[in-house]
Amino acid sequence: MSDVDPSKKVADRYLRREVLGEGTYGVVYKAIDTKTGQTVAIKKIRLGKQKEGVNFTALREIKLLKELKDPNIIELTDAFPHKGNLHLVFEFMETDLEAVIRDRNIFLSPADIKSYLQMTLKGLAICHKKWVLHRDMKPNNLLIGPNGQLKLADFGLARIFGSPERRFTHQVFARWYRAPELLFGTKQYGSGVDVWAAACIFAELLLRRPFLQGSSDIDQLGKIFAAFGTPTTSQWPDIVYLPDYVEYQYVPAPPLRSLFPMASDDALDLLSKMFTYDPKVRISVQQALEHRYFSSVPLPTDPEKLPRPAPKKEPKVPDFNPHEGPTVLSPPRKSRRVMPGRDGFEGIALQGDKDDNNVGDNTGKNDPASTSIDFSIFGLQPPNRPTINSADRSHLKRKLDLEFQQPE
Ligand SMILES: Nc1ncnc2c1ncn2[C@@H]1O[C@H](COP(=O)(O)OP(=O)(O)OP(=O)(O)O)[C@@H](O)[C@H]1O
Repeated sequence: MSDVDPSKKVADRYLRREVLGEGTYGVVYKAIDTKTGQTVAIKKIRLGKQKEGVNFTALREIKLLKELKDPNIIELTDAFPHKGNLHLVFEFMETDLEAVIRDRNIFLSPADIKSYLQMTLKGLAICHKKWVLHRDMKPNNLLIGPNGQLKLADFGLARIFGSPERRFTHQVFARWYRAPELLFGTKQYGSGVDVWAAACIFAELLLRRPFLQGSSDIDQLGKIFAAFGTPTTSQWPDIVYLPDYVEYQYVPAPPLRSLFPMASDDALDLLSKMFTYDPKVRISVQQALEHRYFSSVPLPTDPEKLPRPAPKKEPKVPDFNPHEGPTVLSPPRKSRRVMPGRDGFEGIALQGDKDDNNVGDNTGKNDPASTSIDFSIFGLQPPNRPTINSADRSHLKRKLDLEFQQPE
């Protein structure tokens, strides 16, 4: 047993460094895990004014993500509440696929493209096996580590925190990866939405630019129809039952080869199966991985040999020594971000709390989340004030056991 006071475990654990960026769910910081000396990325998710903090469904999902360990899925190493925010701690990744695709100094060979797509599909396959959908696949959610391994990030967050609303200009690009059934307003969708998005990423790797760049949902459908022809009821019988379905003027499909002149026949065959209109007929991720595209020459490049952007220059900060006290750095400039009011997560998120260099003091003070979460039963970092009584706990545990057995 460790002689460290468990209530201080989180308190002194993460030392915040610079802001890495901001996404749909909040700001992401680089930080040092003082326990291991490792660099980590911490996603700070504002819980809004919800008195009860994170709901149990969210916790169950977070536990599920924590258990999803795979070389092609970003590892969630820790989760804890702090000052009304939920902090998710991930392994730190150097770059992402969007940076690779946009970097004009990088030449991507057919074998490199195959390797990046294979890693994407391998990560997706594991998640689909565990009944988790991504729902927000795009190149900047595919992170790349120092050994060239591509890992899926932001998995399951849509289900935990609600589907991202694309109110902010930096998020509208996600539309380009949306499957037609989503654009037609379906509420009942499955793993096919991730296959469609993966196909868009495959196309983007081939073209080195986003393939279907719609400026609105209608325009997105227009771009899809222009590429693959207007779907007919013989191709997609259920299309007429979709909530936002309206009949479009028929346009025929141009030959796929004319859109991807440089792609191999195998690549085009896989692409057309991933871009199948009817989600019931669309190839699954597992079937895609078994497609001859991956076993024919050229074989996928070894991840370590994949071209990647030159590493960004690190800001000058003293090296961290786990045996010395943490060096306190200035917090980043305070910035504000309006969070969409949905699924109970609302309000204005303040980023860069003034006294927040050490992330997670674990005192539970001013921390609405810590009043309601028993993290310990989920195998996460415990807050120091669990308030679930034992009757609630066993009821909840029974409920979770049941839910785990029933894929949604
Ligand atoms: N594990 C990580 N390692 C290194 N950088 C990360 C990590 N996770 C996220 N980032 C960076 O933090 C920034 C914000 O990421 P986040 O995933 O929150 O949003 P996003 O992917 O940019 O947008 P969206 O939320 O709309 O998908 C991005 O620049 C991203 O590259």
